Amino acid sequence: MSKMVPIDYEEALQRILELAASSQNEAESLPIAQALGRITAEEVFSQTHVPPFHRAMMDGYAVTEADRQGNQPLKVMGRLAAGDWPAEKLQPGTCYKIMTGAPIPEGTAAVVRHEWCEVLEQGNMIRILEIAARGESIQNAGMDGKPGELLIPARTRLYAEHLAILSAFGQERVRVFHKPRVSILTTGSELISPGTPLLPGKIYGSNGMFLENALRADGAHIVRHAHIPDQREKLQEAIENAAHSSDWVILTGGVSKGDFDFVPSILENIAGKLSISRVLMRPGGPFVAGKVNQCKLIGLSGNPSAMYIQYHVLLRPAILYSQSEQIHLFETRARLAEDIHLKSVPHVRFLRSKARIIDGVWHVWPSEQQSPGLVRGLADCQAIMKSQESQLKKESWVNIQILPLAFS
Ligand SMILES: Nc1nc2c(c(=O)[nH]1)N[C@H]1C(S)=C(S)[C@@H](COP(=O)(O)OP(=O)(O)OC[C@H]3O[C@@H](n4cnc5c(N)ncnc54)[C@H](O)[C@@H]3O)O[C@H]1N2
Ligand code: MOO
Repeated sequence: MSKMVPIDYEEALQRILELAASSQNEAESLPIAQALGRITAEEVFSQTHVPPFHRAMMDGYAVTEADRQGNQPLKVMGRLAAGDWPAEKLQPGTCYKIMTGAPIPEGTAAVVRHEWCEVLEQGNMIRILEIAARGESIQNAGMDGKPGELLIPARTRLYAEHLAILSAFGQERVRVFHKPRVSILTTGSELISPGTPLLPGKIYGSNGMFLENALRADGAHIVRHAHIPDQREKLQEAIENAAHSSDWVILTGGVSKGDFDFVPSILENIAGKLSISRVLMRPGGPFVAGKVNQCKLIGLSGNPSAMYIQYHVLLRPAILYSQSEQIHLFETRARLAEDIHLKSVPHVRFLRSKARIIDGVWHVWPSEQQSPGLVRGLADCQAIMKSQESQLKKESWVNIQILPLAFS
């Protein structure tokens, strides 16, 4: 294989985003109930008035302009519930009993809430006890939106809130970008799954479980998740097959210098040329990326925490970018909560950290245990701290990336 030329982290990020850009833009129309987490491919405009009619915002009585000050007892002409439609115009000297959400009759100047009225003659008459302002407890048609108004910009990830808005505006379907199709291939003859007895020399794997769930939470469709033994031919065949039906093939393990680390040479073989063959960062330096046709081929480290850092600082931004979502990394400034003394390295470090806001300022505690082979500390990792320095004093300002919780 060609000589691996390590590149800076910033350069690697740029290159992987360039690879990701090639799969943007294919879109489909989906029923809104199936669109959670998808990204809008176009602006969504209102087709209608919401609410569609002027409506009561309190349970009470609809009264005319002449009567809202409460001069005389009013005759109750009838009762309007949400879902009814008032047939008659409201006349001075009369009122309608009205429920929250019901359309107000024509001629209504205010809805006087129940508590502000005295009920007379078994409910056939009322007296207003408090003067109601003009428009009191009335919501006008179109207050939430009118035809032609922008509801949701293009390139917005749809959360429950957006789907509620689309539903309220009567939109049955929405045009969204395709999910990136991702295959995950774990490698390593030492790996077994929970539920299998732990044999000598074997370990239970964790990277596949992390990647599948984190990628799903970040909008990917997992088309394949398989474990491939450390055999060059089998691995090459599995990668080529996966590349036919995927936008991304993501491997973990086998990317460094060992006798069974076949991933870089196979990816170079398939891609012709690698875009990234190693990154000057710690942890996570062993990282390879290339492309065959439109499929991105990514080799992540096998060490669980190195892979985790690579996911958050390189792969995740690219997966999001391929869905037209751009994230700005390491823009949060935080105060270091304690001194750090690390072995000096000539390149950037990413430290798994705890982080929280104290008096409006982010504070960050890099975990004591930064070994890339460990996994348990990930439960306590709220942020990644980026630093070129190996020695830093408490209270120094540093840049951090707050992490999403991969729940979905
Ligand atoms: N001579 C050199 N050796 C190493 C270098 C180097 O530059 N020169 N780099 C080191 C660094 S840094 C890292 S990171 C690792 C990367 O290793 P690989 O990506 O080749 O991964 P493996 O050797 O296959 O495994 C490393 C470690 O991780 C465990 N592993 C693998 N897959 C999983 C999984 N799915 N779940 C949990 N744990 C996994 C594996 O058992 C190993 O313990 O290389 C260093 N070596
Ligand atoms: O860069 Mo490796 O990721 O330290 O174990």
